[in-house]
Amino acid sequence: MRSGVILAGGYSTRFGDEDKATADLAGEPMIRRVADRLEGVVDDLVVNCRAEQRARLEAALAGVEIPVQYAEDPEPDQGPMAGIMTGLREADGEYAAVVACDMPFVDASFLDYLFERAAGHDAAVPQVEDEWFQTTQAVYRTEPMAQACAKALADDEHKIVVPLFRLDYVVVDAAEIREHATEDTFRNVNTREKLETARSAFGDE
Ligand SMILES: Nc1nc2c(ncn2[C@@H]2O[C@H](COP(=O)(O)OP(=O)(O)OP(=O)(O)O)[C@@H](O)[C@H]2O)c(=O)[nH]1
Ligand SMILES: [Mg+2]
Repeated sequence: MRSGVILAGGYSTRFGDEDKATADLAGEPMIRRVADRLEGVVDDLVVNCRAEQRARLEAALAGVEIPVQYAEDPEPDQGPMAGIMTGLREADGEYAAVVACDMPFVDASFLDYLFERAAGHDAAVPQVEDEWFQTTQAVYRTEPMAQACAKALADDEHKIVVPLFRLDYVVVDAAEIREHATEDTFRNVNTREKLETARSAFGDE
């Protein structure tokens, strides 16, 4: 069984007043576009968020055809790695694809490939040339990653690479990314300007 974890617990400060997770992207909330892409490759979803976001996120995800659970941050604003831990703790799959809520172009077949690459290891993390690891579009083995995150946070370490480096992780390199992913898979929508550009890609004039 495979799970999907969507990270939505951030404050979207670059986006402005609105929560980017539920911002309208060509007729669908952004997080719904992420969920729709995940639906084909995972058996269930966990949405990590803050308590006050939950009702809006539930409305945005109504009708998703696989089970959706919500994992609320016990303490908000602890960073994406804390969100990954909270989400993974609720996930039922042995492995889980973690995707940020602002990656509406995520390529489902690439996630499928990440699951294949992670098999027998603790994580498969993409790395584009000269860039940092794409830890918010990666596959993790649920239990060891959640435990490694908890340990890091107990040491007041919030950097995502701290738990990762303690695990048996596979780097999915630029050549593999080119072969298995569409160019836009990591594109993220942090600002209103990026939302405008993304709209046209979804066929909204
Ligand atoms: N649970 C949790 N998730 C977070 C936190 N910060 C960011 N995230 C999530 O991690 C992913 C990547 O983070 P960012 O792109 O920086 O999102 P953000 O922090 O909401 O936006 P900015 O305020 O503009 O940085 C997004 O899916 C966020 O929802 C946090 O403190 N807690
Ligand atoms: Mg942020």
